[in-house]
Amino acid sequence: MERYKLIKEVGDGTFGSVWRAINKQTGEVVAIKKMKKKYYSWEECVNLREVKSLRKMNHPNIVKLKEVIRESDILYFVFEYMECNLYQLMKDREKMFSEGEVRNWCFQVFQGLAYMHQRGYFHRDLKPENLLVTKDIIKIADFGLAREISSQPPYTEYVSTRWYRAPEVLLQSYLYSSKVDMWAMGAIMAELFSLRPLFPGASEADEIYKICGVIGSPTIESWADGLKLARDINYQFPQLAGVHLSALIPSASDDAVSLIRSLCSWDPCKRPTAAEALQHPFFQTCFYVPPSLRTRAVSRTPPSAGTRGALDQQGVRRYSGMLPNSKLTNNFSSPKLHPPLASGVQRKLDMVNQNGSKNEKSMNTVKQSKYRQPGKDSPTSMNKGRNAKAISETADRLTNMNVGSGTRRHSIIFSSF
Ligand SMILES: Nc1ncnc2c1ncn2[C@@H]1O[C@H](COP(=O)(O)OP(=O)(O)OP(=O)(O)O)[C@@H](O)[C@H]1O
Repeated sequence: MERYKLIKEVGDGTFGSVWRAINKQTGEVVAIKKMKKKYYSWEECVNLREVKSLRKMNHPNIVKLKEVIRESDILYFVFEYMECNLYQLMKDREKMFSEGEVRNWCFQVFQGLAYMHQRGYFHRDLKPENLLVTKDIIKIADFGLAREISSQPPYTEYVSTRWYRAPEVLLQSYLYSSKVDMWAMGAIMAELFSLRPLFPGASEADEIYKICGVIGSPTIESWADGLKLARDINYQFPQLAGVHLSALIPSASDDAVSLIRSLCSWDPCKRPTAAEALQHPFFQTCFYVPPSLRTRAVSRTPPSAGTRGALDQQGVRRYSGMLPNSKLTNNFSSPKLHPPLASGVQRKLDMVNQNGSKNEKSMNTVKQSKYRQPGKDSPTSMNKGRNAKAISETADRLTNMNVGSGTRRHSIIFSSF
């Protein structure tokens, strides 16, 4: 670690604090994540999901893990440095982001996700805090919960921050898939448009209530498996009609609303894959830049979404021309009208309500924002009921992740993959 000079703490997550640092030899600015737990052996470290998954990822929209160091039983991850996260960009903002900005960010994140999902990983904890931004470039970070698609269910440990948690996870399905990331992206995309969380649940039960209040309660047509899942845990969905998304995110175009709606489908099978999302009409003006051309393209235009002229010159292809268009008609339907729903929340308060170690993180890192306190529309009766208790107990179980310990040793475990 003597090769690095720590400059400033820039984040404090559940598992580690993150510092801006400088490589004394090269002058390169990096982010160093210092893990809170002690690691007494090499084996423990290499088995960490963050190490196993991130070292295999090499994509311009995935934060690069440059080095892993273990010194005095403390584990450090050295990442490429990013200026800020998406939540920081949203929290004090008065003016809405333009649709172009949202489109550019989402296009890049879907590219990162498509890459990750194709390689057999899903993230499981996508949220604005885990999407890091430097100028026009956005990258997916924090692979602490990443999971190999081929790994065997049941998946029982804590999964994802509540507001972005997919309904199948809330309903204790142990068979969830990469589609949990697509749900999270729907919620994040809507939040980018409205600067308000789309489903700001104050508890697991309230989270489901909030989802029903926005997209309408599930039916046999919209999510037969979900109704069965609910029956299995003796849970009854609140019966709510939902609202039209364009009322909640009036600044979004019909295309944007249509994509968000399909991403936030009850049934994971009805959500588009990341590759399919990239073909959505919302991204019609975006271009895929092959990684080999990415560095040259970035210096002249936004990173992944660019103007046709600039990128055509470099031989890039439009996504819509690369993949079959037939899926578009199945996945992306036209909007219907519903009355508006008032929704708001105070992020910090909600985070405090989350159980386990997540509390510490939010208390330390999430600053007070314009997000308002949860309204009185919360379904308190659900929280008290037997069914809500069953959900909470499962969530409690999921929250507690255990990591083992080993024998004491001092070493650098590996560097520069
Ligand atoms: N490469 C980076 N460059 C700059 N800042 C970063 C970087 N990685 C992380 N951060 C900052 O540190 C914060 C926490 O990082 P990270 O999410 O990796 O920690 P964590 O302990 O896994 O958090 P979580 O509670 O979300 O699981 C991020 O929200 C971000 O603001």
